[in-house]
Amino acid sequence: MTVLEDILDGVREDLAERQSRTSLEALQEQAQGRREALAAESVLRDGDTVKIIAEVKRSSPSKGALAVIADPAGLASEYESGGASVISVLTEQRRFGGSLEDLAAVRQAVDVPILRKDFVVSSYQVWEARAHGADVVLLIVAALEQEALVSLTERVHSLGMTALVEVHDAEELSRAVDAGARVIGVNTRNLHTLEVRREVFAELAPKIPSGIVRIAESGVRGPHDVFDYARSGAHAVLVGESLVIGKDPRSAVADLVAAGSHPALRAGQPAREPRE
Ligand SMILES: O=C(O)c1ccccc1NCC(=O)[C@H](O)[C@H](O)COP(=O)(O)O
Repeated sequence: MTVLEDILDGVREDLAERQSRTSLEALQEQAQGRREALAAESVLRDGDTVKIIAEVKRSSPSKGALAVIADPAGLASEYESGGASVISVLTEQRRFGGSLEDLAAVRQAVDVPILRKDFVVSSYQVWEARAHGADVVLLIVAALEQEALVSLTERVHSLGMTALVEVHDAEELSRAVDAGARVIGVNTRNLHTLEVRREVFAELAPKIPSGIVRIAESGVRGPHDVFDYARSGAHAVLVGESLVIGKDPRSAVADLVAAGSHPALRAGQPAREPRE
């Protein structure tokens, strides 16, 4: 069994348990009580600078426990103060230690768009995301048959949210485009080996049709990785581990934001590393 299959088995079990407790109708009512989803696509594409998506991540299959994070809302506020454009909240419980309660708490704390980062296999989870205040929902191509990917992408968009459709290779990229993705994330962490190969973003980014927002996910150790992803064409970069293990998340995000605003990244200027 692959890591992804193992995660998905647990996700389906937990989902069935939540569905037995809360009806779809109750969720829909909760979702309708929320204010409209924020427009994340334009936020991510806006201007000359590369945007930072900062993640609330307690643990992971690749690294185990990363950080305790007793106050996810407080952490998200620090990220926002540092200049994060979007906050990602991992809501998967078994392997990442997250929850929908984390998502709702972060929604209360910040004004920027928030992403439900989970292993979505059912439209019930899309309604859950909206009911807990999400503006963006992750859909992982590798976890979905094409028919399900198309219908979940449509469902996310029909609820006014943005689908962040995640790919790992050229075949998944072509499926994401066919499914109507307007925002595509290239996750450079291989889901089978869990190894990060940052070059994957540079290989796939030129194949993403113009007009679609390009996000580089995983493996950012510091500003130089943001700069490198930006030079390869990223509109935004998603960062988890290096932010949650550091001492000062606000200034860590600010440093990444500064790298994404480096003058050398502007069109027509020769690229220079921001390491000096
Ligand atoms: O992080 C993992 O080990 C992992 C394993 C299997 C599936 C997904 C996984 N991570 C989810 C993510 O996509 C990352 O949390 C996100 O891209 C941030 O990555 P990083 O900055 O490297 O923590």
